[in-house]
Amino acid sequence: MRTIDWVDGAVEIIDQTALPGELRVLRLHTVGELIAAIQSLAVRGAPALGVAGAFGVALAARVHADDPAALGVAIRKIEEARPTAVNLARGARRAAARLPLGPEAVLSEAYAIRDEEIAASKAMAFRGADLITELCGARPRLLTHCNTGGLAAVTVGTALGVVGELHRRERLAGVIASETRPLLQGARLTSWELTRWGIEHRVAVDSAGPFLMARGEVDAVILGADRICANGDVINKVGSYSHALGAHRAGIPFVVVAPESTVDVDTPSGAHVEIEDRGAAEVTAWSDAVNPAFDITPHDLVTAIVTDRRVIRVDQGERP
Ligand SMILES: CSC[C@@H](O)[C@@H](O)C(=O)COP(=O)(O)O
Repeated sequence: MRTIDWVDGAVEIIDQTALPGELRVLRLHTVGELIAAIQSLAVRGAPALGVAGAFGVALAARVHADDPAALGVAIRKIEEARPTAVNLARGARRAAARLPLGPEAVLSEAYAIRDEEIAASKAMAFRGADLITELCGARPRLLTHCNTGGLAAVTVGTALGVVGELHRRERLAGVIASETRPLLQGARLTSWELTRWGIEHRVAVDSAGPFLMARGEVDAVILGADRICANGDVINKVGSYSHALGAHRAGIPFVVVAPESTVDVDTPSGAHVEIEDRGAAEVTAWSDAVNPAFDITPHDLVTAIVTDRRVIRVDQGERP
């Protein structure tokens, strides 16, 4: 099953706001509907956002074929729908570069981005599983954060794809999914995907992660990224940094799995990245709140970055 695709002239997505209660497919016919789906996290996760950006430009190219000004505005709105994952603007720009060749060329480019993400997920699953086995030995116990499965990509996923591959190789002793406050991508989405894949797992509250590592119950942390900077800083769902600190203190690997489409060597470090502020409403019950959606894990806390083409041993001085 694909999280996002182009079907009969519209973008179809699995509505991730409805999971795990309901597996619902949304058909998006307009750029406005697509942007609303991105901003509500109906479609989310860096690789899926890259594909959404490209399909969004394909939608815009059809609707505004005779109005270049309106087309430009629509493309900019897509690029800016969420600021942190580099894939969104990158996917939109890549598709937009084909506009001079017509709407069908734009759609072909969007299909290419979709297919590259599918291939990248498969490559990362193998490369990452090899690395985890090398670093941790047979049958490690892993902790993951947010959702990095097929829902966040097109199929398979990034870090969760590695978990799936280790399970397939019978080289996995256990998985803890960190629940990922406030929108519960771990408790809702990762748990749903692991259950579908037949992988036993437990959910932990986010703040328990570092303690579980300190108590020797985790052999490695494995998670994804929304942007990887030139110096190796990793931007990912808020809470990742705490897990990196916990892993550092416990002396266990902290491994980041992301496609090359998430590596942004034009951004020197995490300090240059806009961290999305999703506002207080997702958090407030009894008081006002601050709600950064992502955080920055400094490169000196990262063991390795696994992409579809390479393993970057950040701990040994390698950089993207
Ligand atoms: C393969 S997805 C990697 C990241 O995009 C993921 O960990 C993440 O932080 C997603 O955040 P989200 O706000 O749910 O889009």
